[in-house]
Amino acid sequence: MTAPRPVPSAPLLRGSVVPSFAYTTIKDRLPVILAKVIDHFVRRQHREHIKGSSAAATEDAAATAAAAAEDTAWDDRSASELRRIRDDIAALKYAMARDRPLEPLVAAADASADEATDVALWNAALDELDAAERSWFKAPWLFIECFMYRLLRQSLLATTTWRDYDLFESEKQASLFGSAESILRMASAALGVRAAADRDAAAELIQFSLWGNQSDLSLFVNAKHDEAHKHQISGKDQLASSSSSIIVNDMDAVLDKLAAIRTGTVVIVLDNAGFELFGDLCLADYITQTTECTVVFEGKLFPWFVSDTTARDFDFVVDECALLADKREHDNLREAVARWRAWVASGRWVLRFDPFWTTPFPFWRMPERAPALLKQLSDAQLVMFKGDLNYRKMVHDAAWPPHTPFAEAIGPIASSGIAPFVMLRTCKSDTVAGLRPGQAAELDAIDKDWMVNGKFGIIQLHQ
Ligand SMILES: O=P(O)(O)OC[C@H]1O[C@](O)(CO)[C@@H](O)[C@@H]1O
Repeated sequence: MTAPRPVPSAPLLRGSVVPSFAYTTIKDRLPVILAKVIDHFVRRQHREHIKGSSAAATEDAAATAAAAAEDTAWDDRSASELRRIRDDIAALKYAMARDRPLEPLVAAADASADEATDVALWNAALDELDAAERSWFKAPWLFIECFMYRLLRQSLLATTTWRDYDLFESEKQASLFGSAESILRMASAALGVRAAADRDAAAELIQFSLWGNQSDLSLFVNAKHDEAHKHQISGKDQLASSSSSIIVNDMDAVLDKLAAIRTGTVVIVLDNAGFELFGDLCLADYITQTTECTVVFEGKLFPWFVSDTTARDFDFVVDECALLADKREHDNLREAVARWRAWVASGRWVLRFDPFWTTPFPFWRMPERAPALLKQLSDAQLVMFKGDLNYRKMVHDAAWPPHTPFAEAIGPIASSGIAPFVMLRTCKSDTVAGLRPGQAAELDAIDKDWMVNGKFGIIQLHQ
């Protein structure tokens, strides 16, 4: 007999609760993300069309240059497959807006064994929902938002030419380019050769890594990428003023923990690529120089929540930092990138992409769904979970009274044997635990959107 699924005592967040951030997300934000993907493809078609017409090409040189830079070959097959993907996404957007039933995934006829297993996993997760809640607004928000990204992947997997295409890559890259000034500023403030541990430096790096989580392309769906640097926290002078916005601050305990670690593994469960990843690399740089630890980075197997870090994104950020360092003659950054590349080559830095991170399951299900991963996280000295989605998954995406003890909100994870872990998250969804009694009301009076606007941060340790 299988053990009953662990279920939180607080209600799960859902789009059927109005008003709620889940409702706003499914009604407004996710459709914008889908519309932008459709638009991305329409522009691609336009560029290919222009390329075929020399007269038009002279009128639209920018489009022609962009077409020349495309990495997906364009022929009859890729063109017709692209039309099919566009149709799939338009149908998805339509079904979401009308709260249509969630349909099971269908494995492609030539699906590999891994793909077929993954399709079965998602369909089993779908089957766990009650029939009455199996639609876009009625299902748990966590499930449907993950499901949307998996459906996008399914549409690509059903093709031959677009299987490995990243629908969000150009946005992620544009956002990184727009963060160049912040990267240089943080590199000056936070990077360098370290002979010994330095508590103040560690505290600054943890804060940079935390606030980097504000750079999230799934929340700020209309962000102007070339202005990204204007909103980023990248200088020490900004840290003092932002510290009052850290609403759970276990910094001292995290620094104690870090100072006690000498060997073993530190795991960083990554979130967004681009500027956030750069801050995480700076923090990992400190840990690697001041301990003998291996740092394991856990990224995403496929494009996820727009800007989450895939293997290609990781390489792109490192490579772009190298180019930027050369272009702007920034020695700190150039030397840091050399260290990072050497650590990746020597195995001191390890990149992993566990499939569990791209499932819809809250971490409460990790003991049963990903025991090998949990074992790795248990063997570590410290685990750092970045970002809002990891927080949502940790607390089962439930509407906890905010003063619920964090150890209660993480359910079975508390007794799972997992290593001490810290959540570094800016608040972008209406779930939180571990506040002081009365603190939520105080925050309501300061900023009614404190739970969701990304202006408030959390450094929350469990040990
Ligand atoms: O990149 P993060 O910090 O995990 O955030 C994920 C995003 O997904 C959501 O949780 C849901 O869209 C947002 O609220 C948040 O912006």
